[in-house]
Amino acid sequence: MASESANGTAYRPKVLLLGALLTDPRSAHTAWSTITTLADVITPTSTSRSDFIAESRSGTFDGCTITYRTFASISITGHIDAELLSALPPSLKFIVHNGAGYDQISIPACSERGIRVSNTPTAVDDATADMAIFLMLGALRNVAPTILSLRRGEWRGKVPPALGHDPRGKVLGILGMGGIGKNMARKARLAFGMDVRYHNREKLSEEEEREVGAEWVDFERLLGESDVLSLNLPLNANTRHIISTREFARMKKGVTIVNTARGAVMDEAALVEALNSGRVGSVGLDVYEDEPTVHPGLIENPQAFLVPHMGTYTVETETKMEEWAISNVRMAIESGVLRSVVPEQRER
Ligand SMILES: O=C(O)C(=O)CO
Repeated sequence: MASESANGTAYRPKVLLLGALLTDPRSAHTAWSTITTLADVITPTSTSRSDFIAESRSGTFDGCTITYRTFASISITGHIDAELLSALPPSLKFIVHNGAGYDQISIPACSERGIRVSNTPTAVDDATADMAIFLMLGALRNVAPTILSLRRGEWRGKVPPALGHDPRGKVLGILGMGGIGKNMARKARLAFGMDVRYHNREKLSEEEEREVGAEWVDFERLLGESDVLSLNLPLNANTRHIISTREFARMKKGVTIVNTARGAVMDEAALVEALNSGRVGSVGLDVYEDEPTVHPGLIENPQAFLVPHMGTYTVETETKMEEWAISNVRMAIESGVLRSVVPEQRER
């Protein structure tokens, strides 16, 4: 980008910062400090969507060409949709999202306005797959009620939980075979001796299937054959509630379901019913339909092993994600392009 304006004065790009940078001393502060030497960083004062829209309309963000945003910044702006974009300055050309899943951003609305969007793929794979394995083991082993009973001084509880299950020899069905799905497949097969099947719109190449060690099956077979079903697909209009009452009815009775993707890929009310009826035996969840609210039927259910969206919540992974996102900001400033444009906006 130009460093001098038409009248000869020095030009500094403006970056709108939505959400907080990591505070851990090992995090990406050095990378961010290079941004602050190259650009002016504008931080909103608003704490709600309506205030943010008003703040933007007042001209505070005028001239910003890049927005860096975190997943948590949704609490300030709400979804980045056509309404929000219409309030942002026309100068905005890039939205840099720190995260793999970008369902909080309407890509068609951004494309319509000529705004390019990036995310942080691959950086999240290891940590999210580790969390999926952790949730799978916790759900299979019925540990959720015992964590609470032990702390109540009741050891394994007044009524001890049913015996758990070992993963070895069980069928793990992976719905969505991107970086996280492949990472989980390798770990489940190599470390836990599971028989891994997957369903994905695009089949892996034979070579990759061999390396990952997973067999492609159609959606119905995946539902019917899995002892554990792991959801590893992005949330979009095609995948919202892809798992609901009809799908639960096709699963093995007592199936374990793991979700580290997005809550809304599964119909949460239908899941509660399926858990209550015993159709679903146990569930390990990192994500929820209406975060940070969790369905009371899940909170109350002893077969639900629950954590609050912590899939990437490690120093190493959050740092990797932040550094990746900052490198997108840097490329946008220096070259006017993004390092990792979302697939919908890639040239084919
Ligand atoms: O990167 C993402 O999309 C996350 O959800 C982080 O947990």
